[in-house]
Amino acid sequence: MKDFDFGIVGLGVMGRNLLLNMADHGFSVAGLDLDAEKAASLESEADDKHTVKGTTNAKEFVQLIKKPRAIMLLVPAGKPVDAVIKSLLPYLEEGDIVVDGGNSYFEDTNRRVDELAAQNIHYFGMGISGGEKGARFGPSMMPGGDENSYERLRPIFEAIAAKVNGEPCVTYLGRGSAGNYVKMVHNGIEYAIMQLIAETYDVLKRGFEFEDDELQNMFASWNESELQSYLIEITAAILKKDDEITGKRLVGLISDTAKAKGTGKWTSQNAMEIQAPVPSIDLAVNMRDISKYKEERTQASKTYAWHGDSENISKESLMANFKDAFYFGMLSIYAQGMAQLTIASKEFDYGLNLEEVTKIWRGGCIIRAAVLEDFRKAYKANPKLPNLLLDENLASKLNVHQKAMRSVVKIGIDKGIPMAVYGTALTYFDAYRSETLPTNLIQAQRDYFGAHKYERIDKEGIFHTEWEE
Ligand SMILES: NC(=O)C1=CN([C@@H]2O[C@H](COP(=O)(O)OP(=O)(O)OC[C@H]3O[C@@H](n4cnc5c(N)ncnc54)[C@H](OP(=O)(O)O)[C@@H]3O)[C@@H](O)[C@H]2O)C=CC1
Ligand SMILES: O=C(CO)[C@H](O)[C@H](O)COP(=O)(O)O
Repeated sequence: MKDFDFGIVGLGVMGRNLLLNMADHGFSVAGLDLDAEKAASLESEADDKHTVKGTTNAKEFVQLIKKPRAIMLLVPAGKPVDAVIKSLLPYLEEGDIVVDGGNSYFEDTNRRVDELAAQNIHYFGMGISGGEKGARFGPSMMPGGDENSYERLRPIFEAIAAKVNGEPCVTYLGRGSAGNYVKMVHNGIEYAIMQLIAETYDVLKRGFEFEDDELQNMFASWNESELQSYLIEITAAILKKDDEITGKRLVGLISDTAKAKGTGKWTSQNAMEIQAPVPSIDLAVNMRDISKYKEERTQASKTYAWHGDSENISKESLMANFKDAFYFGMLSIYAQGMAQLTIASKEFDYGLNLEEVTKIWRGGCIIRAAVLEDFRKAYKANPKLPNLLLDENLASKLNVHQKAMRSVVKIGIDKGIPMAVYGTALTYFDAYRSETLPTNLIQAQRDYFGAHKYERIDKEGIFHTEWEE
């Protein structure tokens, strides 16, 4: 058969599952992969009712798709994306649409949009989240760029997206590389919340000898509360999984050296670039980096043994405090990420609507959580809200949980167990709610050693002082 509705390049975790998801919804889909086995196995994975075809030949692939063509790339970010574009380009025609569904760096997307536009081929970036299961049964998708191209493909994307209250978790987000940028920040938030969960696990296990079963029960009960979220849900599931060989809990047998593909680092790097402070995301990236120095950490653990202790506190009180503190930390992290999106939208002229962003993050994606509905309401009430911390409804909750947050951070300090994201989540909050900061002194120091000048609070103008007597 010819005239397939859609084509997907890269039949790995995301591509294969998204293709089968499209087929489930009645679309005929062709797949291209360099690996003949992946291309061949596709047809056996879909049942008889679905029209799918896999190939390793770029020309055959392009010719299978009806014109104007719609093709999505789901290959690793960076050079593979450019290689795939190069391999398809000789067969593509004016009006065809190429969608990059991977975690591409937003600046790469800007470049590719221009390169393909020169040949009248529409290119746009659309971040996709939900991992393997999300891709198969309903992801959250974050398209940006050429709105007319998105409109052409909207029926397919709305059909395959996760649904919340019947609404699809996909909508056009904004100009240029908005789709990849929003997905990048989604991942930055993902890094920080994962680290927040890991710190909770670490302090309670290492500092207070909680068993995995106790932690599993705690996270499972959190998932029935205002903390309900996908990352808490999978943490509870992870903590009860036994290793098939040893019978021990699998999580305890996994190396504590973290890997990363780059989106968290890019979020931090660009946040610095546009002066959007996201300290919890920065520290989440740093903690993965520190985890890599296992040998040095082992050596230092002997040099700096610390037996400090915190005051006696029952496990029940600890869990109650951590629950409130976690809520506080999670809100601070989202506030940082959303503020970065607000600043980036101005900087890059994306025209983002943050109510829409929070709406499509309520389902399908890795950072889906009950609190997203509160964020959506906050942006609906005030589309120009500069920071979630200024929303009155959220502020009343943060005020209730503030005390628990402070007590939990103190526990980490007393015990000598790193609580980087808890700490920065609180510091961000404290800095944001400080009418005065000691930056007057920093300005004076800069002027002292470098004649960098300063402004005054009591009169207009730029000043310099000869500081040395
Ligand atoms: N896994 C996840 O949970 C998520 C991933 N993403 C992003 O989606 C993209 C794809 O990720 P994922 O599916 O996990 O990656 P995988 O590595 O599982 O799959 C990528 C596929 O692309 C194929 N490929 C690479 N180069 C080419 C080429 N030139 N032509 C045709 N096929 C090619 C690979 O083939 P081969 O193996 O033979 O090299 C592989 O089958 C990435 O950008 C990733 O960051 C986004 C959200 C979630
Ligand atoms: O995009 C994703 C989830 O949203 C991918 O799973 C991504 O690979 C996660 O990032 P990292 O590999 O750096 O932990």
